[in-house]
Parts: sequence; structure tokens; C-alpha cells
Amino acid sequence: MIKILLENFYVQLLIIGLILTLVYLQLTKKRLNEPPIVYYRYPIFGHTFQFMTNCEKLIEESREKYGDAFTLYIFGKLMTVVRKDAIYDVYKKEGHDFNFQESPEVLLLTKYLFPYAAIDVNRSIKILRDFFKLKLANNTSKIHQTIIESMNEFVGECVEPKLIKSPNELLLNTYLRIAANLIVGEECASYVDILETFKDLFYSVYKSFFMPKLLSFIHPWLHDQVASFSLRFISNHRSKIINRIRPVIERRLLNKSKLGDSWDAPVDCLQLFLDDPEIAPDFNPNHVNYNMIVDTIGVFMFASMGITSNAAAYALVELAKRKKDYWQELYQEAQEINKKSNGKPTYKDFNNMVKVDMFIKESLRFNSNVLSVPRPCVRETYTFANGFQIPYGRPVFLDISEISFSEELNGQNPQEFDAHRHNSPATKPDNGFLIFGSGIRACPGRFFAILLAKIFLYHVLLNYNIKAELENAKHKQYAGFFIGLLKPGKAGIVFEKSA
Ligand code: HEM
Repeated sequence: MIKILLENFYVQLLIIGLILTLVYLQLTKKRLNEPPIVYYRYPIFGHTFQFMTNCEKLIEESREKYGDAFTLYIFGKLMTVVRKDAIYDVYKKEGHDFNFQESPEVLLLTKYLFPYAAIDVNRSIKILRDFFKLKLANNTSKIHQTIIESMNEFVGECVEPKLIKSPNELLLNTYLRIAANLIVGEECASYVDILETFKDLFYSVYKSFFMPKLLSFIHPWLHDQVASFSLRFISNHRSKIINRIRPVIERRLLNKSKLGDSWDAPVDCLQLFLDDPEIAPDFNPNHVNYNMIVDTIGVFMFASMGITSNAAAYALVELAKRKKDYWQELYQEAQEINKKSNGKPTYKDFNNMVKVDMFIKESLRFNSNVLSVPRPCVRETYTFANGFQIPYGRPVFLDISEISFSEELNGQNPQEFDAHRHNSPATKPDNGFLIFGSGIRACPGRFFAILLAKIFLYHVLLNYNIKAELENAKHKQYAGFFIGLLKPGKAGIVFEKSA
């Protein structure tokens, strides 16, 4: 049959026509002026293992050899790293030519792990942004009180010196209570099981995120299925959280319908789902969409937990290591605020702790990630000002650590820790400080994260003497963002009650 077909003149003509068309398309295909691909020795694996084990060195060497932009081959994918001015260009074009929310890391979160949150991510983020901008002041004393309680429980009075082996874990437990309080509200946060569920959820999602993407060598979809499997099919986190928030929501709705405007509604994110038309335009009190609420809360909790507790832990570890140079001035500032406010500092008082703010900012700069979350190019071809072009779908990493350690942008001796180099608040993204991103996607939680770190340091300064377990401890071994393994360093802190 095939033989007869192939002998047919018209079929032969068709095949020749197809071949000629393919050759023509290939010859006339627009060649892009792509950034050079960094040399790699092993086909298929490309730069994957170097990226996972020593990303810092890989990027440093590639900068030197390949200049302004270069492309790496990681987990079966070409990924372009851009530097300097191209970084600000990408931030400016976010939402048009690039889209952070389309990055596989963010999609894993919104599409596979918390699928009901995907209704309108931008609307939820706007609410989060407004909540932290407008409602943080009302919550300051609640945050302060939770820090005092957590420190009493996890660290104690420390009449005798006490070693806290993992400041990250201490801050994660503290942050969990604070975030739960602000996000699901005081009542829900008082249940130990909901805190445990959030913590389990965090660790499960964290593992999915940092799981080496070996299956991506075959296809990224396969990796996502395996990474999200346990959370989607085994964990019953959603029903556990719903069991706790359902009675709270029902009570709130009842109070609202009974008391109307005279009801004093709680100031937390959960309440926004119940009465903010922007976040829940189709809200029906008789048909509450619990899945959407729980998954959106899941995204908020995951986006904030690890990174925020790490940030406060960096500041604590840096303070312990640099006590000689900074303790006295920071202690004085904390003491002045404490005196002025009779031991009850307000949001404004914490905002006035400028020296502590600069110290936190420097800790963040000094512990900067090597690269940003990669975001894909979402237009057919994008041409950078330096002439390089990338095709649709190409993930782009921003070389953040080069900015953080640039002498031109951050002053003399950028490799040294110097909190006095800063002259603007830690919450303000500027050209030399991109830890919270920049532009329309700049982190909506940054005001909250910095306030929390400030209150935490304020409490430590006034109540403890601290010492680094190992003076030269490196907080963590740096890795590329969200891909591969992240090894936390050993950086224990010894706490002792202050005289
Ligand atoms: C020190 C702590 C934190 C750091 C360093 C941090 C850093 C970042 C960065 C770099 C981005 C991406 C911006 C971009 O690349 O365009 C981001 C986005 C985001 N962050 Fe944070 N963040 C922190 C704390 C928080 C907190 C406390 C929350 C919420 C409770 C939060 C929620 C988010 C969300 C929802 C986004 C996505 C924004 C969007 O897509 O428009 N973050 N953060």
C-alpha cells in the first residue's frame, strides 16, 4: 500500500514540496542575536550540577568570560542570566514582556499546589499589599506581644547561657504564630493544630520547591507532577484548615448580619475574604468558597514564611558576629525608643529605629541570593538595549548579587559588612538594593517583614546578651534561586539574660 502511494506522481510531488518548504523555512528563519551559551562539558546535563553545587562560582566565572548576558543549560532548559542595566529593563517590562507569575516556580505554587488560589492572583496580591500598608500599624502591638511570648517559650529567660542551634527554626516558629495571627486571625492562630498544619505545609511545599528537578531532563511537567503529588493526593491540609476556619467564618458572618455596622470586625486577612468586594466579588455568605480561601492563604503563608524568618535570622546572626562594632549603638537606639514609649512602642516608634533598620538592610544585602526567581519572556522576541535577543518562553535570571556587591551602587568595600553605607529605609527598593524586587511586582510583604525583624532585634537587644557559636559561621551556602538544594549553614547563637 505504502509502496503504491510512494510511486504515485502526485504523492511524490507533495513530498518534494513539503521538503522544499521545510528547507525554505529553515533558511529564512529569523536568527536571533542570543547571548552566548556558557561552555559545558557534559551534554544533556549542561551546567546543572555546577549550578546546584556552586552557583556563585559558576556565575562569577561566566560574568568574566561572557560579559553582559549569557545562557546556561540547566535541567534540560536554556536559561539566560542578565546583568546590570538589563535588570532594571526587565523589571520595567514586567507584566508586558516578562511575567514573574508565569515562572515555573510560581506556577508550581499556584497551579499545582494551591490550584483554588489561581482565581485571580493579582487581586489577592493587591489586597495583601493594601493590608500591609494600611493595617500594619493596628497590628504592631500584637506582633510585639507574640514575639515576647514566643521568645519566652522557645528561648526562655536564660539565666544560664543557652545555645539555640538553629536561629532559622526559632524565627520560623515565631513567624508562624505572627503570620497566622495576621492572616487567619487571633482565634484560629490560638489552635496548636492549625499552626502545626501550616508548618507541615510549609516543609512539604519547601521540599517540593527545592527537590532537584531531575525529571525535567525528560519534561518539566513530569517534575511538577511528582513534586506536587504528596500535597495534592496525600496531605489533607486543606480539610484540616477548613475545619478550623469554617466555625470562625460562620460566627463572623452571624455577628455581621446581627450587628451590622456596629460590629467591630477583626483586622486580619481572613476578614478581607468576607467583606472586601475587590477580593471576593462573588462572595455568597450561604456558599462560602473555603477552598479558594484556604489555597490563597496557603500561597501567602508559603511566599512569606521561609524567606521572612531567614531574613530576621540573618540580622540576628550578623549582630552576634559583629557585636563589638554595632551592639552599643543599636542597644542605645532600642533603649531610647523603649523609654520614650514607656515600654509600649508603636508602629511609628519602630519606624524611627533608623540604625536598626540600616543594620537589617545591610544583613539582607550581605546575604543576598545569587540570582532572582527566573521569569519567562512572554513576547515573541525581546531585544535588550545591548542588542541581545531572547525568544518567547526563555526564562531570565537577574544577577542580583552583582548589584548587591557593586562598589558603584553600594559604596566602598562592598564585600565588607557596613550598616552605615545605607541612607534609605530597607523597605525601599532602589538600584543598589533589589532584595525585594522592584517595580510592579516588588514584594508586597516587605513592610511586614522589616517591621518583624525590627521588633525582634529590639526585643533581643533589650533582654539578652548574645554570642555567635562560631565566629566565622557562614549562614548558608548560597545556591541559585529555587532550583536544587539549599544547605543552611551552622550558625548557632548563645543567649544569656542581660544584666
Ligand atoms: C525579608 C522577607 C522577604 C523577601 C526578601 C521577599 C522577597 C520577594 C521578592 C524578591 C519578590 C519577587 C519580586 C520580583 O522578582 O519581581 C517577592 C514577591 C512576593 N512576595 Fe515577598 N519577600 C519577603 C517577605 C514577604 C512576605 C512577608 C510576604 C507576605 C506575607 C511576601 C509575599 C510576596 C508575594 C505575594 C509576592 C508576589 C508579588 C507579585 O507577584 O506581584 N513576601 N518577594
